[in-house]
Amino acid sequence: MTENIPAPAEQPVFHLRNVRYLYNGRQVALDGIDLDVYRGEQVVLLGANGSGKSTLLKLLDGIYAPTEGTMRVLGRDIKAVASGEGAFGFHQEVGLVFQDPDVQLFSATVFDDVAFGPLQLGLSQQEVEARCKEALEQMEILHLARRAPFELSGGEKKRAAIASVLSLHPEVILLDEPTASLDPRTKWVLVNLIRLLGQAGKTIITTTHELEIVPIIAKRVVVIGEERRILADGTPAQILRDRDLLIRANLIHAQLHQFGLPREQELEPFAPER
Ligand SMILES: Nc1ncnc2c1ncn2[C@@H]1O[C@H](COP(=O)(O)OP(=O)(O)OP(=O)(O)O)[C@@H](O)[C@H]1O
Repeated sequence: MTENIPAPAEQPVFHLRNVRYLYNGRQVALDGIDLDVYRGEQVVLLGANGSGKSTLLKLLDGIYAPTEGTMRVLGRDIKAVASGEGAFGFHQEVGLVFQDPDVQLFSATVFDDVAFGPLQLGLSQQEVEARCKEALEQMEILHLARRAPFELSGGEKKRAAIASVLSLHPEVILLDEPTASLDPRTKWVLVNLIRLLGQAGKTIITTTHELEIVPIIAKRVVVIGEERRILADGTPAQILRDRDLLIRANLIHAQLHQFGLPREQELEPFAPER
């Protein structure tokens, strides 16, 4: 009577319990992190400079293994992935856009960087070219395809780095301050793309300092405090309306109104028309 057997509980994509990460064995970057992220969730990580957001994304991407605690990603022990075991398959499913695009761009041309991932997957030349064209068009940099990455502006490099992850078609996308250094038009193109990828069912975790984009790209917000622990976990409305929390986490300045911004408008997201 299979219908009486309860369905197994859905496994989270990311499962972290009491995770601690120390740089050089002494510099605490994350402490006591408990977090479950499920398939199809879109999460924003908020926190002040140095609160551990980038470190957390690097843990989720299997670049680092936790110093203490347990962590499973897509059902795998992250320590095994970080040591290289099954890393190839893992990185087909999980793609990280680094905060610094120079870390990510290493080929002679932008096209080669965007093609690198799909070529590693063993796709046909035709499929590789189709994926590259799509990713370059999504980031509006098709015209830069033959340029050397080191010749690009900061924002152009950022767009190339994002395209190099999009071309992999990962199910899980980790974005470290993706809109930083983008001009306003390109920023909203990317925000809309993240929104559409989320609607298509991708699991997306984004760090940002731009509160106005949070309600558009996420349904859940996790705030990391300066103690490198999770301070709050809730909906964008719950988090963004909690002025005391935002001040405590150094996400807004208590005296913001002194610069002439009316208090009631401080956190009003100005979403583009949908
Ligand atoms: N390679 C490193 N070696 C030693 N300490 C590091 C290293 N990278 C980061 N840290 C430290 O770890 C802590 C967390 O840094 P992390 O880069 O994760 O913060 P963040 O929240 O992403 O900050 P930001 O908003 O400035 O990008 C900080 O105290 C930082 O100084």
